[in-house]
Amino acid sequence: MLDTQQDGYLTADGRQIGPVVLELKNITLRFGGVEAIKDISFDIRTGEVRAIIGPNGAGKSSMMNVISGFYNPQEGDVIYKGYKRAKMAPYQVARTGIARTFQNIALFEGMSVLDNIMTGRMNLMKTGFLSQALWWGRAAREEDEHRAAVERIIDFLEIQHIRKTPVSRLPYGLKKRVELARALAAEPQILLLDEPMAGMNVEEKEDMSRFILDVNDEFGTTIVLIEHDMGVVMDLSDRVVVMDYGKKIGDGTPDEVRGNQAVIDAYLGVTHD
Ligand SMILES: Nc1ncnc2c1ncn2[C@@H]1O[C@H](COP(=O)(O)OP(=O)(O)OP(=O)(O)O)[C@@H](O)[C@H]1O
Repeated sequence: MLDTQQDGYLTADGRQIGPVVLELKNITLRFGGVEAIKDISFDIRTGEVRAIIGPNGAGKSSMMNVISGFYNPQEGDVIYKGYKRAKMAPYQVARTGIARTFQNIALFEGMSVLDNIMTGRMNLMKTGFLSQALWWGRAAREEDEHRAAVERIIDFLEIQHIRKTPVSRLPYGLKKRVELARALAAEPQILLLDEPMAGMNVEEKEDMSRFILDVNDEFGTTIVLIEHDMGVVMDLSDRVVVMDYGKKIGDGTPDEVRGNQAVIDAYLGVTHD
């Protein structure tokens, strides 16, 4: 078991995992009479790949939405970088360094790949419309910097050949990669990926897995992902939280979770009291 008090540790493959960056404390989220999340606590460490898994309707997306600020839980606290996070809108959360992708692709279909990725930098843009009009030089310089950053991401994710292509013309797997690129353009410290491989074939899944690990490695980005493909989850993740019917039923390394009887039961469909 991990000692959550220690500052960090080295993984078996030599990656440095840092201290806790985000902590969810006794989170309860209700939709009317439905308790989607029931008193769940867990933490996310700097630099790790943290998965949230569980059967359909377990509450995974709801939890992701709590982290991204889309939902405010009725009970519990989100502690980010040591401070309790106040209620805030998702765009404010994004400004604190948390970016996300969606379960269903949410790109601007009519716009080019390049322009879609550029929208990911909105939160980082300093010069607004007025200063662009009044102080063109500075705005132009800033625009150049944003374009250069976007080009680096395009190279990194190997999508140079489609940079001018409208998103609507891309196959599904590439759209998912463009979504990843747009989220990365925000230069997040924590990247939330909601089913990044859903609907992909084996080859596309392998590519996406490689890119996720490369992002984690190259930029030190902390990754939180929801994924149904167990092979992928166990390969990619440092630690896994398991949810079932809104409760946390497991939390640990892939090996620990694999051997957890409650987790095995949930996946085999054993009924609970
Ligand atoms: N906006 C909402 N309004 C009402 N109920 C909701 C809402 N969002 C989620 N729920 C309910 O909360 C529970 C958890 O849903 P959630 O989508 O978080 O699960 P999930 O684990 O992500 O499922 P899946 O794997 O199918 O995406 C479900 O019972 C769902 O019907």
